[in-house]
Amino acid sequence: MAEQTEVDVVVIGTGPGGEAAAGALAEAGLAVLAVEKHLVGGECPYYGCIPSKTLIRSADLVAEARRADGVGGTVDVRPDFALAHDRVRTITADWDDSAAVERLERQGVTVVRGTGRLLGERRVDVNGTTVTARRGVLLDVGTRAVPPPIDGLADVPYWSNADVLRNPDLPGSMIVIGGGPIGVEIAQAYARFGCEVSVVEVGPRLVAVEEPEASRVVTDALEADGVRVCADATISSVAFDEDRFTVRLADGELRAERLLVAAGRRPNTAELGLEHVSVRLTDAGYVETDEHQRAGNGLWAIGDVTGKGGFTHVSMYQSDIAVASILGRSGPGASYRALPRVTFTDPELGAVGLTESQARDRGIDVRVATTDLSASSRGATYGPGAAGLIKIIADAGSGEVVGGTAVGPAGGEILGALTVAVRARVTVDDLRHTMLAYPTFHRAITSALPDLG
Ligand SMILES: Cc1cc2nc3c(=O)[nH]c(=O)nc-3n(C[C@H](O)[C@H](O)[C@H](O)COP(=O)(O)OP(=O)(O)OC[C@H]3O[C@@H](n4cnc5c(N)ncnc54)[C@H](O)[C@@H]3O)c2cc1C
Ligand SMILES: NC(=O)c1ccc[n+]([C@@H]2O[C@H](COP(=O)([O-])OP(=O)(O)OC[C@H]3O[C@@H](n4cnc5c(N)ncnc54)[C@H](O)[C@@H]3O)[C@@H](O)[C@H]2O)c1
Repeated sequence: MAEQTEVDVVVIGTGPGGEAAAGALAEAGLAVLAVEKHLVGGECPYYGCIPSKTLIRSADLVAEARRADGVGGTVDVRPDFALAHDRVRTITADWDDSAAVERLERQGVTVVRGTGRLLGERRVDVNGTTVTARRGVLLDVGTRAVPPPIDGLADVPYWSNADVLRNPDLPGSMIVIGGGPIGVEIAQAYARFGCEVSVVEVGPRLVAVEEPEASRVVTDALEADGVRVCADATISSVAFDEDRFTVRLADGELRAERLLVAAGRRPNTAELGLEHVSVRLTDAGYVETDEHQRAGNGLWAIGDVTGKGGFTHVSMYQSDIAVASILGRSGPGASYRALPRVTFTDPELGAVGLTESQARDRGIDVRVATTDLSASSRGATYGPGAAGLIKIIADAGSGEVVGGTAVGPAGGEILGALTVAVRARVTVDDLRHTMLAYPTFHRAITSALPDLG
């Protein structure tokens, strides 16, 4: 590139939302430059959602096949991690983003491999070239895994999410630090292939942002798969010797061949040149935006870096809003009333809107109902693997559904109904007069309704 150049929009970072926005803006006729320092598509297709869900599907098939024993036949299951890893390699194109780059280029985007750094309002340094962005700059720079401050951790060869998803060989044993979505999803998948897994969580329970009943179901499922769960655990130090990791806890120690650290992430803002523009950061360092994703003059931000939820669907949702804003089109701003989350354990944990405690903290006159999925008609016909529940949170004042959790087989799919209910402010009375097909798992919503008044 020349020393100076001019375009309409510079997109810094091409996570899922940035990639989509760059394409949409170019197709709308703007000159768009997308700067990506690693892989176009970001974390999700290479080190996040897609490889993890591919691995999980393989692991779940193994577990489901085992469930057939005594129910549908006699089954001899021999898990083969190499087959699962081959699927991960295929779906990530061996961690090659050529297809994504070509797709963007076909849409008219100029793609540059490098690091984008703000020099001022509507000005970006890209590999030594100063690019002026006539309309502005869109940030979609994401987050990075940050190890917690544990004595010795910085000196040992621990794995990140990227390492564990690229790993071709099943270790005999693995310790996972962090019982959030990454920790529990990977722990269960590895355990199902025969790895001896321990999860160490500093908080009181796994997936602690969700309902306690949901954590319980997930914990039971992991333990049934042989995972050792150490919640409420404080790690005093970590060491590595003779090819083994040692994690020291207050009441003993764990040893394993591998150590995965999945203890949270921080926004990628450090080297972005934010000091050269007028932008507000939250206390946790996320970029603040208005409801149209505007972070400053000629500056928009989307995705994990906004701190509204570390999910691809948030990035994509904000992407559409930012594109409309950049193009000067009117449209609704972002609403997080019905923010859905799914943790892809088996059973899946789906949740939307407020949890019971969040609703109480907001002073809502809360009505709560919980129903056992295994006791539903579908659960009875299903047999093994039907454990789970649906929990619904309603506001007694307005009668509206404000939150819901579905843990169970296809919990993330049951969640679809609850997501629409929370988003559309469906009332308990509306639900009562809605026919839900028999005998589905989502029909269990009906069984919960009497407790909602
Ligand atoms: C193991 C794992 C599993 C996950 N599973 C799910 C799931 O099932 N469902 C779900 O919804 N979400 C899941 N997520 C979260 C999901 O991956 C992210 O929310 C998603 O990638 C959205 O991120 P983003 O748009 O903020 O950008 P990211 O995907 O974080 O991408 C940001 C991009 O910006 C680039 N970049 C950063 N700084 C610069 C710079 N200065 N210049 C140029 N480029 C830069 C980076 O290289 C990166 O490619 C998972 C995450 C992980 C780690
Ligand atoms: N299915 C999904 O949608 C999915 C799956 C994986 C990841 N993600 C996203 O990726 C991001 C990162 O996920 P994550 O699971 O790494 O982060 P997280 O922040 O959700 O969970 C990290 C966990 O580590 C624990 N922890 C922190 N310090 C610790 C310590 N010193 N010892 C033991 N435990 C400790 C925390 O208490 C927390 O439970 C999140 O935004 C998440 O939403 C989403």
